[in-house]
Amino acid sequence: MIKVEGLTRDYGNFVAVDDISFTCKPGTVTGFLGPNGAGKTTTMRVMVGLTPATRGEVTIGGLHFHDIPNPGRHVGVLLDASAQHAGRTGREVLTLGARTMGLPMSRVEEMLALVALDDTESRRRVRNYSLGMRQRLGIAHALLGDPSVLILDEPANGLDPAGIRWMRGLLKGYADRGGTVLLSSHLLNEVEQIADEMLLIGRGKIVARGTKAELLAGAGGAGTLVVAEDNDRLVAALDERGISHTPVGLGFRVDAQPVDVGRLSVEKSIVLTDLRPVEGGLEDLFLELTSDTQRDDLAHLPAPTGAPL
Ligand SMILES: Nc1ncnc2c1ncn2[C@@H]1O[C@H](COP(=O)(O)OP(=O)(O)OP(=O)(O)O)[C@@H](O)[C@H]1O
Repeated sequence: MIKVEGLTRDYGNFVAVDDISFTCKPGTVTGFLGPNGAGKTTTMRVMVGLTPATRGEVTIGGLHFHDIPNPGRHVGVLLDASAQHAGRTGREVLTLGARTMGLPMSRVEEMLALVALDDTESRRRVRNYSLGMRQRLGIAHALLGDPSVLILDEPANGLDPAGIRWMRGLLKGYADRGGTVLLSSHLLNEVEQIADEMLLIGRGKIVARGTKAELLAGAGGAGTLVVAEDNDRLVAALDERGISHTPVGLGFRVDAQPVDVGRLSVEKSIVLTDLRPVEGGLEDLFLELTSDTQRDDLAHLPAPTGAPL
């Protein structure tokens, strides 16, 4: 169990992480989501004792990270896959890790096989690894000591689509066996498929949390698309209930949950020919909740000035 309580990290006048609290439970994958610079890495660095907290604390299994004996046997950490010694081979990195943790050398072979780094690749220096290979080595290193908690910062970074799917399966299986996983990403679709719980962070603050369903429900959903056999009667019924609606395609986008629109149509005996939630709800919600921290506004991008080729 990871417990974060009132965690704040200031850099001078700048508050990188602002009074956040959450727990990550055994048997679950928690997705830590937020745009660039939201405070995810800073939070994870504090968790593993690399950055001191300004206020608040983090405990893992009831202990501060630096009080955990032989921490690699309990907490697997991957913060920066490129932070390994570039002159060592992947095999050497894992061998040193295994020696430090007092593990049998067979563990190195097991981990290399798990992350699909073959014999030739494992004997190559890390400086010659692709980003995806570094990420695989980082995951192998995090899992080396068979820990019960995993803290992974953007582990899917650099993995190809098959690699991302492989990692999802790996982490899901790990959590199903009772492990605790905290996994950061700035990409919603990377985590929404495996995260049991999601934490959305923007400008150092947690702006939303819960399961995918809870997040959507908490935001009132993204609305409903509905088409009736007789749209005029549907409009009259919606107006009577004070439910706002805008024309879309053959029907309307309605500011209510599908179940409520369905109930209304049954009450008023209005035949519906289409009823569905507005798609892309979670993505919209994510962008909306973190909108003041987004950097990308293409509207002001000037047209290219170079002569057309
Ligand atoms: N040592 C530091 N000194 C000053 N500011 C820092 C320091 N470390 C982090 N920050 C700032 O804190 C904020 C949060 O950074 P952090 O790396 O935690 O974001 P992040 O959510 O992990 O972003 P990304 O998705 O881009 O990795 C950023 O504005 C960053 O510039």
